This record gives sequence, structure tokens and C-alpha cells, in this order.
Amino acid sequence: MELMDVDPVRLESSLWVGKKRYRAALTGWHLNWTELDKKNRDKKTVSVPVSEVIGVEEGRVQVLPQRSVAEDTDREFTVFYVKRSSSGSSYGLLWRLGRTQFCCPSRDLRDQWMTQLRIALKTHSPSRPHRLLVFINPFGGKKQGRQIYHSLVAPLFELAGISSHVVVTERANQARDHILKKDLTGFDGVVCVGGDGIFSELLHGVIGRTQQEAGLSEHDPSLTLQSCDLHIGIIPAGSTDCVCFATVGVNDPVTSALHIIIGDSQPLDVCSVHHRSSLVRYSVSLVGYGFYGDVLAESERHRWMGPLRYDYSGAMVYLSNRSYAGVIQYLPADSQLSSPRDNTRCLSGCSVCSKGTERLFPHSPGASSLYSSHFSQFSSDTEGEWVSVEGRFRAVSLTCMSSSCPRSPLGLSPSAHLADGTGDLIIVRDTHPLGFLTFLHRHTSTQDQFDLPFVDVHRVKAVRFSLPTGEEEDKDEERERVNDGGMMEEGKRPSRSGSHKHLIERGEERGQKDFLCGLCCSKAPTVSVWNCDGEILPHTEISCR
Ligand SMILES: Nc1ncnc2c1ncn2[C@@H]1O[C@H](COP(=O)(O)OP(=O)(O)OP(=O)(O)O)[C@@H](O)[C@H]1O
Ligand SMILES: CCCCCCCCCCCCC/C=C/[C@@H](O)[C@H](CO)NC(C)=O
Ligand SMILES: [Ca+2]
Repeated sequence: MELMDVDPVRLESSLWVGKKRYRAALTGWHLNWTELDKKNRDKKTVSVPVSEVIGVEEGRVQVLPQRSVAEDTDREFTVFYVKRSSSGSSYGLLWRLGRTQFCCPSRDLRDQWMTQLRIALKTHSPSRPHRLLVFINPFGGKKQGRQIYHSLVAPLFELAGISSHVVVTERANQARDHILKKDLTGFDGVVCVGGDGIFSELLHGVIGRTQQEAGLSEHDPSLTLQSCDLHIGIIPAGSTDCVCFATVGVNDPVTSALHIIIGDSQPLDVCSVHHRSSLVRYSVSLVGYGFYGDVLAESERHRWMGPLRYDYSGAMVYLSNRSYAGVIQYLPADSQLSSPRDNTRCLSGCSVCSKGTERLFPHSPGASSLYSSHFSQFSSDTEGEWVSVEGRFRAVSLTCMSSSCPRSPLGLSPSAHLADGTGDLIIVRDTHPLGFLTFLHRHTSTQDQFDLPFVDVHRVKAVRFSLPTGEEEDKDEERERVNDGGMMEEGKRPSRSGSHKHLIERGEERGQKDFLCGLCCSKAPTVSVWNCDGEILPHTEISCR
């Protein structure tokens, strides 16, 4: 309705691109230019939606790889726009900066084109950000965050008229604390340049700040949390970059920068992880016990290897051949709505997610435009029956999204939805080493990961994990951890270094030195650790929703 009421900006004229003559038209929502032959007949037409125009500059201008402006070009202007490249991943295309340099018959006409295009951009792109707060983790991935931002992203933001305040972090959790405590007036969004860890900092900052401002405690698992208005953008420069890959479809800084500029947004499910009555962390990707917890614990000792540390640690943990006892309880989601084995792929605009958003936020008109939101209209204890599974497990994984990444292009659960308010629980029961290797191998191929006799997958609204009777987490140990800051109390937030410290302490406390000395000792540990979006949790018994 709103769109129909806007008086569209129109302009049509003859223009030149190089030596070819075109009829160019700015009509409502599109900029089109059609090549004309010598007899004025139409040849090829290029059409760009105004919403995908990045910027308009006087003269003959180039921005990437370096900015250059040609002289004496007062009849020329350059239009920059989103150009979809033919390469990308199975469900995401690379975006590139398209550029066309137009030459007008007169300077007056050039000025008219520039003015009308800029008016059209303002009118038709209401959700574009104007001011962004950017956090660069200089130590993420291959340590190229600064270079990636300054050479590939900043020139695009500048071209699009976005002003950015850049913070290069000097310590873990600086970005989170900044969002929690500093004045954010005037910022339309926050952006991280790094991996899933720095994204998680922004997520905790944004959710935490929103709750603080609403006077709500994040520790109460039954509480309806306030949805977050501040959008989070991700420029991938980490090791796994799973959140970026699963939402955009490729890990490419230019593609992500262009999505941010045009104001694209995608709501995300957020899972809260509690231990007893305290919030431990939020997760958007993987909450994993057993194999994925062990891989993370092992990989933290080999950070110097960069992204390769996960492959090395994966192989080491696989060779250690472990399984763990536990009790899993889960609350199934409505199987009429979707299933983890229905072979769907969730993309932006997914109908299951739209219905989920309507169902979860019936009175919130802005819900569908949230980038990251906490689905809080949750009545887990009244909706359905909890199911309990006890046994020995190779891996227990809960993933709110597919968790696809370059290592696993379809992800841990290929048909999981980004924003339906559910997660997929993947239970890999103890099995022989070859069976488990088959399962791991299927992560990296297109073969059905769940079509194995020792694997079960359930779409769920909540999960609890506990140790078998007699092996529960030691209460005294818990108290020590709280005092030591490992648990997330009011005013405190988790840290990667903090949780790693706990892993070491925990290993020592429990006599699991083999966890920390190269996985070489003969005595197998009885408990694993939880990997929560790449952070080690300081607790074994947790509840997620
Ligand atoms: N200046 C800093 N010094 C040390 N650690 C930092 C700094 N800034 C951020 N961190 C922390 O570094 C950790 C890892 O960062 P990040 O996620 O960006 O990279 P990664 O681990 O290589 O990638 P991925 O999480 O995708 O595997 C995060 O937990 C973050 O909190
Ligand atoms: C015998 C070697 C086996 C190697 C198995 C490789 C399987 C790769 C699957 C990767 C899935 C990653 C899921 C995403 C988790 C992220 O949240 C987290 C943070 O970045 N990354 C990791 C690696 O924990
Ligand atoms: Ca989901």
C-alpha cells in the first residue's frame, strides 16, 4: 500500500556507454538502459532495481580495487549497483559491485540524472543504514580482519554514504561490553568483522542491552524477552563463519557488505542456554556435546594453526574414539509444520519461517524485519510432552539453523530453518568407529546424514541434558565456578578465555588431564564439554530453549 502512494521518480533520455548509444529510463523502482542499433531499434536491456543501486558519482569513477576518478568528465556519471555473479555456493550467490559509466549530451542532463537517481535512492530504500558501529577482531581467522575491512568494505560504505565508527578490539568481550555500556544513539546497526565468536559477542551485547533497557532479567528461563531492534551485520573474517554462510550462502566480505548497504535483513532464531536458574549463553548455531565439544576443546590449544586447527583436532578427537553417558530430554515441535527430513532448504523469505514469526509474535508488526531476535513467546512446559532418551552418545547436537559452513556446505541439519522458533536435535548414539566416520564424512557430502541406524534427528522447541543418576555435576564445583566468574551472573558475561580457563581447571579437577595433554592418555574421560557457537560452556547439565 505504502509503495503505491509514493510518486515514482521518472526520467528518460538518450545516453552513451562507451561508443554505444542507449535509451535510459528511471521508471519507478527500476533503472533500465537499452542498447539501440543504428536504426534506433532496441537491442539488449539491462535493468537494475533502485533498491540495489549502491551509489551514483559524478564523472568516470572506479571504487574497487582502488578509487580513481577521470578528469574533464562533466557530462558523465557512474552508477554502482549489485551485480550477481554466476559463482557462489549451492544456495548463495556471490555479489559484486557492478559499475556503468554513462555519458550525457549535456552537463544539465547529467545533473538531472544525478539528482533524480539520488532522490529515487532516498525514496525507495527506507531500510538502508546511515550510520554503523563496526567492530574488527584483528585476531579472527587468518588475522586479516583489518585489511578486509579497509580494502573491501570501507570503500563500499563510503560510496553508499554510510558513515561508520570503527573499533578494532584489543581484548575478547570488548565489543560485547561496548554495546552493553556505551551510548549507541544514532547508530542504525552494529557490524562485526571476524568469525562466529565476535558475532556472538555482538549478539550477547544486543540482547543483553535490550533486556537491561526493558528492566528484564535474562536469567529467568520462563520470561518473555524483549525483541531487539538493532540489526547485526557480519563481514566474514573468521575460521568457520557459520552464521554468515548459513544466512547469506557464501562467505565473502564484498557480498556481505552489499547486503548490509541495501538494508537486507534476516531474522534468526536464538536459543538460550541455562544452567539451573542462570543464563549461561545464547546460541544461534551449534550447542554440541561429545564430538563437537571435544573438537573445540582440543582446537583451542592449537589456535596458532588458524582455521586448520579444526581439521587437525577433528582427526585427533575421532582417533580418541569416545562416547559419553547422558540423559537427553526434548520437547518436540509441531511435526505438521515441518520436519528435519523434509528436504527443504531455508532461504530468505521462507514460508515456514514467516508462519513461525506470525505464530510467535502475533502482535509485533516489526518482527519480520528483525535481524536477530529472541523468540520468546514460548510456553515449553505446556506445549506437548517431554521425551527422554538415556544412553551413551558420540555426539549430541542442537542447531537452530542448518549450521552450514565451507567445511560442511549443507550443514549439520540441512533442512533446519533460520527463524521458525525451533532447533534440530541430532543424537548420534555410540557406534563402532567406522560407523561414526561415515556419519562425519556425510557432513561434507550431500548424502543423507540422518539415514544411519545410530542417528536420530528431531525438530524441537527445548532440550535438557543431564548426567546419569549418581554422576550429576558436583554442586560444590558449581559454586566455585560461579565465584570464579565462569558462569554468567548479573553484570558478568562469558568469555572465550574465561571458559577455556574453566576447561583446564575442570579437566584437572576431574582427573581428565588427557583432555588437555594431546588426547593421548589411556583413561577415557567420563564427561565431555558443550560447544556453544564455538565457546566452551562451563557446565555439563544445561537446558536450552
Ligand atoms: N582483540 C582481541 N583479542 C583476543 N581475542 C579477541 C579479540 N577480539 C575478539 N576476540 C575473541 O576472539 C574469539 C575468536 O574470534 P572470531 O570468532 O572472530 O574468530 P575465529 O574463532 O577464528 O572464527 P570462528 O568463530 O568463525 O571459528 C572470539 O571469542 C572473540 O571474543
Ligand atoms: C575425522 C575428521 C572429521 C572432521 C569432521 C568435519 C565436520 C565439519 C562440520 C563442521 C560443522 C560446524 C558447525 C558449526 C559450529 C560453529 O558454531 C562453531 C563456531 O564457529 N564452529 C565449530 C567448528 O565449532
Ligand atoms: Ca530454527
